[in-house]
Amino acid sequence: MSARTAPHRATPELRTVTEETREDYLKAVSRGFHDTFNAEDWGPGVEQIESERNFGFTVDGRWVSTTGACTRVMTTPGGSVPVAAVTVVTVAPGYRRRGLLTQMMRHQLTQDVIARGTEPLALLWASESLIYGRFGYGRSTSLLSISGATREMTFLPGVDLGGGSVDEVTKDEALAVAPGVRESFLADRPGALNRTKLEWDSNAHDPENRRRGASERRYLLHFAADGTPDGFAAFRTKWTDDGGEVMINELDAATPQGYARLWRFLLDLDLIRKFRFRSVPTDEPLRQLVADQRAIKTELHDATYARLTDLPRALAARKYTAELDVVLDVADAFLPDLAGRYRVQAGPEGAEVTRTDASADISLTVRDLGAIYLGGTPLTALHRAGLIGEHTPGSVQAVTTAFSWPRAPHCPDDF
Ligand SMILES: CC(=O)SCCNC(=O)CCNC(=O)[C@H](O)C(C)(C)COP(=O)(O)OP(=O)(O)OC[C@H]1O[C@@H](n2cnc3c(N)ncnc32)[C@H](O)[C@@H]1OP(=O)(O)O
Repeated sequence: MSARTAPHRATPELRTVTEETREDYLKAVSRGFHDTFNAEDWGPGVEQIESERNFGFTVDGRWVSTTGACTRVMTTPGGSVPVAAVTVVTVAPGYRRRGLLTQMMRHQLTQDVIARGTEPLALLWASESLIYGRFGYGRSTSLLSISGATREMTFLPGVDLGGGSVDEVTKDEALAVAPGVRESFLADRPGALNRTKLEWDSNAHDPENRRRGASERRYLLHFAADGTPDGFAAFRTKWTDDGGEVMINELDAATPQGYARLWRFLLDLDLIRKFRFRSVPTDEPLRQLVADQRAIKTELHDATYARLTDLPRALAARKYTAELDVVLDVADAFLPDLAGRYRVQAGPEGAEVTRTDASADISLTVRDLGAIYLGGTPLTALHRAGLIGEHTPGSVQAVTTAFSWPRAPHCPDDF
């Protein structure tokens, strides 16, 4: 191993990951999150590190920072869009707060995302909400963390559970069926990402030392009245001093009946007294199904953040609830080449967005556009907060209406 240059005397060099350097890179990633690298813990997740899209700074051949992107497709309101799913962002403690993250973000957005020309936006989960706004990321989805006592979760009278049933199945049975089931309703989930076999396998990877005292990951399928599987759930159980707890990782179904029946199955498990689901959409139907509205404890959290890098293509990749014709003056302090005035002509069929010299109806930042992109944040909220300028009365209301969507955006995917 080469000699160690003191951080204050070092000149970090930018490098792309190679097959040879990948394990050291993953060790740096694990350390960055105060963890210890263990190939068994990463499992198929190692393959998600696409060598050519992962890079970082090195000093004396050692990684002192890391970041990368996964090539994914995200559902938008009425469509879908290729996204760079940004991940494994770390800077070694000895090198923090000297601008390495800033340089990596600029390199990633310009030399990877924009240079590729296929992805008009980048997406990420932020470890801390203060980090990414300065790079133009806006909170595009929020999530609810819900919990409660299972025995207080009586449904409203008359809830339709359909004529099907739920059964616990093996992991292999679930993985054989769930991808197809999910595919059938993915188009109806703005904010959700496509999953290849690798993503399903990575999701299902369940090393014992990561379970924190809980059971292995268990699986349910919902079978419709004709016996066809059309819903699935994944969960764990855990014993606590107050009795058993069920922790739900994922639950979705093609029909309201399947959805309600999967929930009922989990809430009716014998010996279980509590439930917890750390990531449900803000319009989670369970909150409508229960008779006692106060039985569910709910916490709101920020979830994925979006950073538009090609405004015309990003905005053309979704549909709009109403006709719209506005000029947006978009500020972009981090990537100034993207700043300027854009005319957005949009409607139920999509959008055409062009650069223009016309006077602006609204001034906002690229971060604000990321926030409203999936319909999760109404522009009126940003306007009421004093964050944007309305130059033509009524234009904020018009954008809010056009960008709204019947389903709240949600990202059930880890990356
Ligand atoms: C998508 C993901 O992977 S999310 C995971 C992010 N990674 C982590 O949380 C792991 C632990 N943290 C780290 O590795 C590092 O602290 C990082 C990556 C968050 C920041 O790296 P740094 O190289 O220190 O950031 P950099 O020096 O470029 O900071 C740029 C600016 O952001 C600010 N900043 C950086 N990190 C944070 C933070 N965690 N909270 C608040 N502000 C921050 C800096 O103060 C600086 O502000 P300034 O421009 O006003 O001076």
